[in-house]
Amino acid sequence: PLPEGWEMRKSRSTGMAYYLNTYTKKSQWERPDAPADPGEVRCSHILVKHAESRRPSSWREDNITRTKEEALEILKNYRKQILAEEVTFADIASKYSDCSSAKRGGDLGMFGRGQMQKPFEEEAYKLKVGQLSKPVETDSGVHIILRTA
Ligand SMILES: N=C(N)NCCC[C@H](NC(=O)[C@@H]1CCC/C1=C/[C@H](COP(=O)(O)O)NC=O)C(N)=O
Repeated sequence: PLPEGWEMRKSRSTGMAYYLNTYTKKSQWERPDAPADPGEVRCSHILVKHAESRRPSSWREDNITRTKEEALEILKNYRKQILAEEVTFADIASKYSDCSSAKRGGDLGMFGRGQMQKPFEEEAYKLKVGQLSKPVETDSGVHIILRTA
């Protein structure tokens, strides 16, 4: 079966099967099943920082004072809206993520093991392509991660 969030579609012009990621609204020709052990993965994330973040400041807010609990509530609400397809992941990331990757819809590009903080890396490598994580805590704050490749 296809990973959560993916649907198979038929191309009207060529009749070829392609795959639509219902979260990102992006489509691709290749099946999204992840290879057994990917060397590198590509993820987008939404980061909500809080007073205990290692750098409680971002492009959005010079001095971030919300509590970790408040950050978690905000993030859970974003996740709900994305899963309900009320908004796209990139919409929320570009407007609200406290990471500079907000400018790229949350995209962090490809990365291998050893680059990101451990809790983030562990969760990212568990995700199948197209899957959306539950909230993950790092020293940066709280994140939801979307694996895109
Ligand atoms: N390789 C790529 N694309 N960039 C290098 C990333 C370096 C890495 N960063 C992180 O682990 C945090 C958590 C996951 C994403 C991330 C983004 C942080 C979050 O914001 P900050 O706490 O830094 O203010 N902003 C940028 O780095 C690290 N080892 O510190």
